[in-house]
Amino acid sequence: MTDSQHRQSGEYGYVRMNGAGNAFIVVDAMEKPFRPSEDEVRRLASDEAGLGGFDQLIAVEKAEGGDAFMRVWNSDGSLVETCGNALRCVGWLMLDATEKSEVTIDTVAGPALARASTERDGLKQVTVDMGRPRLDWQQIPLAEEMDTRGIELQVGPIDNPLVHTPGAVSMGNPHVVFFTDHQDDVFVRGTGSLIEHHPLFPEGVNVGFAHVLDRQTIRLRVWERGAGLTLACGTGACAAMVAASRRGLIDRSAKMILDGGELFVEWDTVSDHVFMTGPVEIELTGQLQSVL
Ligand SMILES: N[C@H](CCC[C@H](N)C(=O)O)C(=O)O
Repeated sequence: MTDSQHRQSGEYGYVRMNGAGNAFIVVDAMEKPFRPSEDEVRRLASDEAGLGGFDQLIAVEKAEGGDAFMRVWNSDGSLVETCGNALRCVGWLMLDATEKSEVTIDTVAGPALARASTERDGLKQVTVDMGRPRLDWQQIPLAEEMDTRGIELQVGPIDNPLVHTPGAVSMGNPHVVFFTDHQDDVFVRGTGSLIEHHPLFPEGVNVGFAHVLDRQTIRLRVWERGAGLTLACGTGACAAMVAASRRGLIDRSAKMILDGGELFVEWDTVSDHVFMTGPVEIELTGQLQSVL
């Protein structure tokens, strides 16, 4: 097909991949822009599209600064600032394609540096420098001034709340983290969907449920803004580790055990940057017909 026919047909190559189970369709938009509407993203996420569904749709574009620009849509169609597990997945694709030892991927939330780590259990491990956590109430953002180490929010009976006083952290996207061993599906889905659009969070929020097992280990489940309960959330793992460290529950690193796999997160004392390491898995490749 000639280039103009390609342009008319809007055919895009894609890779279906996951980061610790967090499911992505990664579209190659290096040659031509990929700008689906919210409705088109929702249609692509539906069964009828035949893509197998996804948590986030990712477009990889040419970047002025850095090796690529990564655009992220949640499965509900919302365009969001960044995605930690997708940074690791796109990082792997770029590392593999360029044979560089590290690549810079720019996002709406700012640049991230990805480098390959060792393989483990037969899975590629990729480390991403996620930059600094944003900890001021206006950076989350919250609708009013609060101490983000423990904000005034509770769920359940006033005199005996089920969860309360969560931490709030932004990794470029907003997170609230409850420290609890209430992590069953019904509770996580019910509480997560309730808090996701709570008026305290003007831009919505990802809701983490973190059970600190010891000073090096956290079991985490995340109800994601715009995607619901996923098998893993990279920025959620970073936010939970930072929130736990700020409350003295752990030091400055932890193994994060999510439903879909393990992520290792450390918060560097010198640079104040958060580094996340975890697996990436390529499932299949395909061609996406034009959505535009
Ligand atoms: N649902 C998130 C975006 C994806 C984050 C997650 N999949 C990750 O790995 O960081 C939000 O609306 O901010």
